Amino acid sequence: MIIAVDGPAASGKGTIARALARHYRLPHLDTGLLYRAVAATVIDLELDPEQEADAVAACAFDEQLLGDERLKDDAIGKAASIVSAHPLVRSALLQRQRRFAQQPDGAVLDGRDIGTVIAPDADAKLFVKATPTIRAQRRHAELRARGSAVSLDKVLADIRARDERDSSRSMAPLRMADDAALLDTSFLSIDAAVQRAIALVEARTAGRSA
Ligand SMILES: Nc1ncnc2c1ncn2[C@@H]1O[C@H](COP(=O)(O)OP(=O)(O)OP(=O)(O)O)[C@@H](O)[C@H]1O
Ligand SMILES: Nc1ccn([C@@H]2O[C@H](COP(=O)(O)O)[C@@H](O)[C@H]2O)c(=O)n1
Repeated sequence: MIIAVDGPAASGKGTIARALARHYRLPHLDTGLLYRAVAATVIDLELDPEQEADAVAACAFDEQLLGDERLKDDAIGKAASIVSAHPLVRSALLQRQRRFAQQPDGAVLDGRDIGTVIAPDADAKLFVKATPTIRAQRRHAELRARGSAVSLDKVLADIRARDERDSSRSMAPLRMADDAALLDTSFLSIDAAVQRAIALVEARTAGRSA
């Protein structure tokens, strides 16, 4: 079974995707980490994330980076959103994500274009959303817990800018697939959101063989 989980920054899609992977005993890929690894490599090599050729060169990143806590930094998230808008960067990362999705038992992938581009035939697709203010509050709490002194206003402004960039790029913009189920987590606890996600997957896959 392939489960696609998409949505904007800090909507809770990663939390839900990890819980679904545990529940269905499937491998999980956070595809945002790939773009974050490209962004971190661009920064480390003192290249320019706005330049497509620079970003493409960074697609051959060191695999060990994927486990680096530094990838969670907001500055890396912002640079990831810049490099991910380059069509050649998306093409360079495409097959890796499709191969992950096509494992024998299936997989759970979360990102921005899983249901629309990476796995358009996924068995279940969720589009996770929450209001910008609630997403900013969640991300702010997370960053503060990691020692950052960033203000809530700055986090909210960054989230709005990232939404705009991710939704308006020419290739694979952030959008809900026509056949995705919408899950608004704004007023749901993590547990309630996960239970709702499982119910939506069950409803989508009822009657199908595994
Ligand atoms: N329903 C919820 N209620 C409260 N907090 C939540 C909820 N879902 C997720 N969170 C918290 O919000 C933060 C962002 O969640 P998460 O990392 O899952 O979002 P994301 O959409 O995957 O973000 P990103 O796009 O940046 O990877 C985390 O600190 C997480 O614990
Ligand atoms: N499938 C995806 C996943 C991510 N991106 C871009 O990467 C940025 C960081 O992603 P996070 O999920 O870790 O926040 C994000 O803002 C997107 O620009 C993408 O384009 N496609």
